[in-house]
Amino acid sequence: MTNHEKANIYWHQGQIRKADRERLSGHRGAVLWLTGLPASGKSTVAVALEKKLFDRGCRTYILDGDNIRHGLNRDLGFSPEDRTENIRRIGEVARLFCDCGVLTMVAFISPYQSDRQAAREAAEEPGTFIEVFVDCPLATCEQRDPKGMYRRARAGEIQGFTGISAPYEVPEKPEIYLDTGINDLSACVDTVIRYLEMNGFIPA
Ligand SMILES: Nc1ncnc2c1ncn2[C@@H]1O[C@H](COP(=O)(O)OS(=O)(=O)O)[C@@H](OP(=O)(O)O)[C@H]1O
Ligand SMILES: Nc1ncnc2c1ncn2[C@@H]1O[C@H](COP(=O)(O)OP(=O)(O)O)[C@@H](O)[C@H]1O
Repeated sequence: MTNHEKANIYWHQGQIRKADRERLSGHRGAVLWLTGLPASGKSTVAVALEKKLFDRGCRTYILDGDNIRHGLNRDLGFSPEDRTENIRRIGEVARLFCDCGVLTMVAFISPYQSDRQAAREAAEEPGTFIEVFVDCPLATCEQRDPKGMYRRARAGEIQGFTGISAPYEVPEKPEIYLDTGINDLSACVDTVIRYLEMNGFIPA
């Protein structure tokens, strides 16, 4: 007997499955998990990627840390425990979107390898969790600083800021590697599109 059965919680199976929804959409569902330092380019890549996929007729959605922390995760801060819970919840939400057959872009720092691994394991179907390491040297991120967060972190106004006073664990084997310090935005987006085409997520 599983723990859920012991707690009298059961699973209800619907008649429509992920594959049925994907047939309707004409492409597969996936979680594109963009991880990287603040200002590495996660949101910028996600937005440009979504536009390109949407213009090709794909069903898409972006789950962005900044936005989700205004609602679903408004109760969470930036302690290691809160970041873990942040990623756990969003891993579950991403799994649901993926099950809908949607190409789901997740743009969270997600600094801990174990949290990203848990999100990968939450994605039901093997291969549908695509880790995208949005890499960029810290010095370049700091120079970009679109929200002025690094400046405030250096001034001691923000404690435990990722890259300055909190860790970022680099992905060991991401499915996709983007170097936004060297490659421009359209090259980064094309790299992801090519991956999706070559792995049968979207028609070539
Ligand atoms: N202490 C601290 N550390 C890191 N980031 C901070 C912090 N405080 C606020 N912010 C702002 O919150 C954005 C990151 O939220 P995430 O949900 O992606 O973070 S995490 O995955 O839980 O680590 C992040 O946005 P991005 O720059 O888009 O990554 C910051 O603007
Ligand atoms: N190749 C690139 N990809 C993504 N962003 C880039 C790139 N080159 C420069 N940038 C700039 O870097 C900044 C990244 O900010 P943002 O997307 O908010 O990062 P994050 O979501 O990781 O915090 C933006 O000002 C963007 O215009």
